[in-house]
Amino acid sequence: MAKRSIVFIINPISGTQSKDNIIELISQHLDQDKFNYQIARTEYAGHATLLAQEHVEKGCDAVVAIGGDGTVNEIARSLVHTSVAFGVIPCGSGNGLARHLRIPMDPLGSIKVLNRFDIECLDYGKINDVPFFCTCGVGFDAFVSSKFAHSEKRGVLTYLENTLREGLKYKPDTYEIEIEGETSKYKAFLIACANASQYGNNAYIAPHASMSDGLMDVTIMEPFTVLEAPQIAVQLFNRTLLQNNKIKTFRCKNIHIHREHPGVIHFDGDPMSAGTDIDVQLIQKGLNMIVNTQQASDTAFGRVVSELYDELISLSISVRNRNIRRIDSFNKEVMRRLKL
Ligand SMILES: Nc1ncnc2c1ncn2[C@@H]1O[C@H](COP(=O)(O)OP(=O)(O)OP(=O)(O)O)[C@@H](O)[C@H]1O
Repeated sequence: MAKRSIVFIINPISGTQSKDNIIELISQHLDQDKFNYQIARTEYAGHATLLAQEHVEKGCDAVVAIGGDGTVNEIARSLVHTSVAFGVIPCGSGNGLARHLRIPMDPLGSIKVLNRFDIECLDYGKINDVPFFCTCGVGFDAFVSSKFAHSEKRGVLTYLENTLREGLKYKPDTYEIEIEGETSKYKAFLIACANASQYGNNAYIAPHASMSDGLMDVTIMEPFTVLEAPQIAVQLFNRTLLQNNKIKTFRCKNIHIHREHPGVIHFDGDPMSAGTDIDVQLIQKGLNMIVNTQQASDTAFGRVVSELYDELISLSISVRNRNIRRIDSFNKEVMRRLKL
């Protein structure tokens, strides 16, 4: 049988991991009886889309992202509705798509997934005609993505730092949502439209989302106080968010969101400006993905977050013991204690 050709596209600025080590592992462990490969590096934001398109036109069999969800998005949008397969060696800060699909976080494990070359045709979505593969949305998550985009540091801690710092000050907006001709109004902290279940780092914003059901899971998070935030954070990470009474959720193929003011939206964690009207649609079976058929779970980050939760609970108890009642004082105390 003729060898398949794989193009690896590396985003050198994604995550915090060294990419040289991954190149070495590819040369040692990619099954070279089955595959020829070449490596390309992005030189600027958006370059991965052009590189992937170029290689699709040249007739490659697969393109593999070495990066995070931004790189995944840039490459996968050039592969939708083609016969070219898409793979991931997760190397970003959040790796939402790879985690949802249980692609191992260690490069050697993800190379073994590529060697097996098991393909499944998966759904993707579009927000205002921009493709997304994991999640998109409006509200606080979009706002944080715009803060993170301007941050020079990447990685999990930068996300957490931005989320905590901004979450304590963020003012929820009012949204009109139209699904299949019916309109409802919500005041919301965020509205997430999910093809995959998580934002990344095992933060499950739509714990039951599937990339092969032809539907997106919409999660509306209503405003909450800072005292309720730790519970929401824990439920986000232990996949029980839907038990929270501040969460409304439903499934659909298309949604129209109207908001009072223009502002930022996000697609797979990357921010974009948009007007007051936003359309999100789910497109069934558009991406041939190299999937992991021998799945293992990844709970390390969940443990880190439980520790952070314990810290926040003890902080809130000590603050309450000193009779600080007002929420904004409490918020300021949390920010001071976390040195934000
Ligand atoms: N050579 C480059 N120089 C500067 N920016 C780049 C370059 N290549 C890609 N980018 C941009 O880097 C951004 C971040 O990449 P990516 O999302 O893959 O990593 P991450 O943010 O660390 O991970 P995650 O999205 O999983 O949290 C992308 O939006 C992409 O457009």
